Amino acid sequence: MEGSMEVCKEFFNLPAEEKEEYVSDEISYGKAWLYTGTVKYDAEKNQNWVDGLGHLCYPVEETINSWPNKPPRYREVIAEYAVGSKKLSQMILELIAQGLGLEKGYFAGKLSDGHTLVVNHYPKCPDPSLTIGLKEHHDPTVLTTIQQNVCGLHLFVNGKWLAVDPLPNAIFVINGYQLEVISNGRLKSALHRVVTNAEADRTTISYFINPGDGESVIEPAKAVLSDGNPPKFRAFTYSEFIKKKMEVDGESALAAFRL
Ligand SMILES: O=C(O)CCC(=O)C(=O)O
Ligand SMILES: [Fe+2]
Repeated sequence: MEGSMEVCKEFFNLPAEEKEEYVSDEISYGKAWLYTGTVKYDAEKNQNWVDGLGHLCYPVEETINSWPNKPPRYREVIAEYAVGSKKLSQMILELIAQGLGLEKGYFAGKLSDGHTLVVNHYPKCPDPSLTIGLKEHHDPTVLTTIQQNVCGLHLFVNGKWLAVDPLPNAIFVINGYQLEVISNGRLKSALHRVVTNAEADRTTISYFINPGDGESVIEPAKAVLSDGNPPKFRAFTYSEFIKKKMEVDGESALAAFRL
């Protein structure tokens, strides 16, 4: 874990000219994308105090050539991190399937074979009262894992923002919108945000688990439904969800599929 954090920090410490080739306002399959504020900078009213680097991660052998090759150890170290993150999320999803009473392997395969890694780099901010690192949001994922070692992440719990302070060698796990739908609302997706900090730069590594194929159907799992627990969401394809999410912000994306 430490090695992966190091190479991510090293990437953001490269001179601007060396990072420039990755700058893009499109999420792309052929090459890592680097952005500031948000991927679509011009389309946003308010910008986040963050620089982000994203790339696909699965399968590693097929995506690795799209990753940055600077610093020189980036690919080797992140390949190991991606393999570990995949294993961890598969294990967590298997336990979630068990807990929900779903068949073994419910999430394996199409529901979880799209993996994106995003490195969020929040430079220290002269006046944190004026900016937010990442505005409040739910992840449009099935599951997200986050590695962090500097404070900044907040979670909205019982009407209040709570700081999620880093623990050594811990990975923070967030339920995404798709898990909320599949569990028919039982596993709520977590509302979270990142605040800025005047003392230190903060770098985090998010690993997003999604359906790889936009045509994958997301719906409340049959096994969680009953006469007393009818479906709260209609079935939709993952690409339909992402399209809606781009049109409307936050909670209203999920609301569009609520029954
Ligand atoms: O940087 C963090 O702590 C959280 C990042 C996050 O929420 C995201 O990438 O969706
Ligand atoms: Fe997030």
